[in-house]
Amino acid sequence: MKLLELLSWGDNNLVIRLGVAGALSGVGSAALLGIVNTAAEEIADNGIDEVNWALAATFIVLAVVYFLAEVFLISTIARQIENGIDRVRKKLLSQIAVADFAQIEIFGQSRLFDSITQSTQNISQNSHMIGMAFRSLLLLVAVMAYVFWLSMLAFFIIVVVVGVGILIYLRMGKTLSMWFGKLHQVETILFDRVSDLFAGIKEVRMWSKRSDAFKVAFDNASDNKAEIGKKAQTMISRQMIMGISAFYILLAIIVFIVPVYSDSFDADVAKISTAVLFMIGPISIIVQSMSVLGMAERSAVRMMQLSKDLEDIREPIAEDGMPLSDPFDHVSFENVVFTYPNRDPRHGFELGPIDLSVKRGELLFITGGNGAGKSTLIKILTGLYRPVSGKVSINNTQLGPQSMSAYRNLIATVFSDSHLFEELFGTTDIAVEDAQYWIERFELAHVTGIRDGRFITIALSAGQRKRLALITAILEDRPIIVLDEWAADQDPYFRKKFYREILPELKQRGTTIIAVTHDDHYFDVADRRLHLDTGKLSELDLTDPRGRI
Ligand SMILES: Nc1ncnc2c1ncn2[C@@H]1O[C@H](COP(=O)(O)OP(=O)(O)OP(=O)(O)O)[C@@H](O)[C@H]1O
Repeated sequence: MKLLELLSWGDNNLVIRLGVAGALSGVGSAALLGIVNTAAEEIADNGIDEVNWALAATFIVLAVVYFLAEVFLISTIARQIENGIDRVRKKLLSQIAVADFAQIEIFGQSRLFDSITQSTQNISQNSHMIGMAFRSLLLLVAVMAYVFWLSMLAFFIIVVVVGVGILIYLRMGKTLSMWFGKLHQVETILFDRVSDLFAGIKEVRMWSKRSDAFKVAFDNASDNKAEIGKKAQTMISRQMIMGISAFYILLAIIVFIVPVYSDSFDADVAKISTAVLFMIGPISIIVQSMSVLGMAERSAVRMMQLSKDLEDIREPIAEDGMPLSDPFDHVSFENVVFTYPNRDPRHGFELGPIDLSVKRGELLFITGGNGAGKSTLIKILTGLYRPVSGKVSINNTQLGPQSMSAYRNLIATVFSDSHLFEELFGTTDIAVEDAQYWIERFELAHVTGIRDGRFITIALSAGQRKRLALITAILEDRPIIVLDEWAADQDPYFRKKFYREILPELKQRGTTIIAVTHDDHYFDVADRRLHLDTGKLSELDLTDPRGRI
């Protein structure tokens, strides 16, 4: 069962612990049943004139053992499940963090979201049902052992009837599984629609035609989910009713039919009927929890598949690899080529071959038209994408799995779609005066600031947020800063300040800067200018007219 396998990740003793607690609880309740039956038999044989204190005391002791084992089992299972899910969630998150960037880009958000939120919820919300089902299963095994001891014939009749019931149940389960598969598909579509609505709320609000068409698409997705959900629920109810009915049929066979054909059965029919009645509770729990378990099992399968897929695209680099032996001096790219993994080769985009060397303290501009490959180049230069072929060296030492992480640590970035963290993760020990200096330099002191390792607010204009992103990169104090069209959101005044004052100031402090830009007025600020044309890189003179209006 994938669910148990998933929950045991990193805990080899889980199944053993559950087994011991379950066995105690199951044996305890079967022993209780045995005592009740023995007492009833004694009363039937001898009548009752005084309380059988020995049996009553054994009953009480067993009831206490059963109660304690039960409490222990249920709470252990709930705890194990929460711990298990916690481990799974953390494992998936760490796998996402070390997955190959170019591959994770094509993974699709809904699958990642589903596994980390919805699927874990499916398991944890129903953890008590999983625990109860497990306990009930063990209880059934114990009662069946008791029935076997009472009468082999009754045992085999129960096994046959339950076996037939299970077969029918499984057949129905297959259909149910198919419906659950469909349900998951329509849920994913609905999730995508909701994400679309949140991301595109402005566009939806601004045009009634789009709003109407979107509403139709959303309603369809919601209707589909409701329709398939209803079908799946009906199947679950049918399956449940069938499971319970099978037990009444079993009881009828034991009480009405078998005694007619078996003399030896007469003596024990009452005890066996009591045992069968005793089984109805756990059986109902198992039947009810089957659908929940089925859902949890399917969630477990999806999460394990995701984990496997993430493992397959794990970046072959050592996260805690070697630090670089010398301070950064220069980085060189030789014959470096990159292609996107999901790209149809007929419309393929190829970056390179790139031959380039960047020295410490240089200020480099990268220019080129839309789709020329600037952002792709930036991701190659920063080590986010791994080249398909070619060689990258730092200080004359070729980068490999052991040094890639140290290389990335040299580079602070502001991508064109950069994310601004409110908390300055990784730079909590910055000097207050330093932070204040840059906040003022970027003319943001009147709207925000830095307090206790976080920005006072990041609810600012797009241009102001970009300034905060650059402040974050500067405060990270790394030898290289890479910027992708940073000035695109800035007004002419601040754009000038950025090119004429801030970039030279950073350069003077010894920072190497690589910036993608379209601002041809300021090309003269750079030490060197690289130009991209459909993936081919060339170095141009600063006065070259290409890329200018
Ligand atoms: N994730 C991706 N998967 C497949 N192809 C991609 C992906 N991202 C970009 N491309 C393709 O790679 C080529 C270069 O894109 P890139 O984003 O690097 O261009 P750019 O020079 O930064 O363009 P722009 O100035 O418009 O931002 C384009 O043909 C683009 O369609």
